[in-house]
Amino acid sequence: QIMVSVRGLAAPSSEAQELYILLKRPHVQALLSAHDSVAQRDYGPVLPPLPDKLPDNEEAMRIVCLVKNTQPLGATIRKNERTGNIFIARVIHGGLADRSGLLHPGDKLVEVNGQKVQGLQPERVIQMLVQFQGNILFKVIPNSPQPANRQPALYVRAMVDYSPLQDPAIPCPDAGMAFSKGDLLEIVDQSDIRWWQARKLHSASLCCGLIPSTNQLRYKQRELWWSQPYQAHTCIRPCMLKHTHTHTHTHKHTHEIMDENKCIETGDYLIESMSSFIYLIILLGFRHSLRVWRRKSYSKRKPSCYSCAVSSCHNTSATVYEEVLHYQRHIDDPPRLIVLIGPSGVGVNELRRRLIKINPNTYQGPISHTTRSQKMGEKNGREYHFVTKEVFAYMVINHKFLEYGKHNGHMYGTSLDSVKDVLDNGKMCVIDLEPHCIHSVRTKKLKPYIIFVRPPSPARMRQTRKDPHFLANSYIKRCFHDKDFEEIEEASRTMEVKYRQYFDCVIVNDDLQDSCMDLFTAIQHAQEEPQWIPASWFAPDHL
Ligand SMILES: Nc1ncnc2c1ncn2[C@@H]1O[C@H](COP(=O)(O)OP(=O)(O)OP(=O)(O)O)[C@@H](O)[C@H]1O
Repeated sequence: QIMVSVRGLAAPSSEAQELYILLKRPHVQALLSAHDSVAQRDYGPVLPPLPDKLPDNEEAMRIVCLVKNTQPLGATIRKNERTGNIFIARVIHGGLADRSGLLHPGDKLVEVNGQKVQGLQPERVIQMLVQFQGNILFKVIPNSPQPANRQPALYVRAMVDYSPLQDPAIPCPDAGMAFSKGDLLEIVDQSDIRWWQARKLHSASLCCGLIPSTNQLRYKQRELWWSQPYQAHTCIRPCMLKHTHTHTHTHKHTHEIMDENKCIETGDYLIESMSSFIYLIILLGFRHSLRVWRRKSYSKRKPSCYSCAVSSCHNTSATVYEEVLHYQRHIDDPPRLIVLIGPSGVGVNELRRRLIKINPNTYQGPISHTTRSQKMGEKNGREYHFVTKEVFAYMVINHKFLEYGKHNGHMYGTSLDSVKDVLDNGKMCVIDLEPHCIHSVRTKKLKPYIIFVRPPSPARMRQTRKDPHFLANSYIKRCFHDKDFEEIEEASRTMEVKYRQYFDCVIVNDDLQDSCMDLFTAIQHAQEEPQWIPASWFAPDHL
């Protein structure tokens, strides 16, 4: 048609002529012809005819025919115990029912394949749905009016672990979505104050799952039945949901039904079923870190506040979901602070030292403060800021340190100002930090990118760390022992369990050269690629 129109033009424009030439090409013609033949075919399932006898109040009745397949229906049902009526309780976003646009929360279910459901137990309805094959005809009385607009999605990072199968409060465990600390979630429905609908970002599944709302999770946290730091996951209720064909859990006049393979929720029943000095060049800001006294403090199991700035010791356990936004660093923005975290001995300092040594014009560490006396050849402000005990104590009281601690009777600390000095010089500041001090750097100004350095298996540690030049650290001049590797692995596991929600990236320090490359790539990624960061880092300064 277009070609005919163009041909009929007395003086076609150059654009019209170009369009004509494009459309005339054989491969475009073939593509259009293929499209037409596909478009003419009807690929939809053959639906049964409508029932002959429609009720008088047919206006109010909707007949919905869904074809059972391997996908879950994505709806739940609930029974009104007083009237015996069965209602659609919840429609899961992205599920079959949602995409059909024909079933909505509050719709009254009248019949399923000609069988009346009023008065039946939701479990029975679910059983019927499981048994039926092929087309399933629902008669529903629609609930009106339907809300027109959906809420805008909210993006959050999970700060706790959650397993619906271990949650006795969830209205329908089969419709629940498990998540772990650090997972990025897109919350698409918050209409229920207790149970939200969400999907995991970067997940292949379009279908949402039920997750507890912030209030519900906080309430659960008070029960202390999941997410216990340093403890194995415990649950106050034994997991009893395995292959229950029907399962009843009474929750305010509602019931749930589930089947291994199916998911329709009913009145909160899920009807599913469809399916250093050595160097001539001084590496500015590099010292053998504060990690030695940290190791001591580990072994003595000092309270964490001993080795961190006062400001970092606030309690953040109340945050169960942290709102995040997509952030692309502008070229004029200061570089994000790069924070390395890892168990003592894993190689955090080695990686940091190599990175700074390879490119001292780009990367730098902050200059630490110390109360120890200046040695021959040292310069104030180069190796350390040498300060008196009184000045150090004043800085501690005024929250000047991101972290601080004691080693061999002297105080050492990394100040916020020394980090800012590096950033203000236009360099990328790379620091290592104890995980319990993470909160001291999680600020709008620093926008830290946190890299966890994980050890490889003890066997690989044994292989890669056997070179006698690789000493446990420069203060303890000895080779690694097997026990060291076990301790490093154990400390790593403990850190991950407690803090992995804060890690933007994990590097396994196996082969040293590969790890340096991974670190370099991760830092580039942090500075140049869009990232999900806490929404609070976008808040205006006065807030
Ligand atoms: N991938 C690796 N392969 C071999 N040796 C390594 C590797 N990474 C680090 N090392 C060596 O392991 C030892 C410990 O590394 P490093 O001092 O960086 O550990 P750390 O994590 O900073 O802990 P600490 O603060 O207790 O020293 C060093 O001798 C270092 O050269």
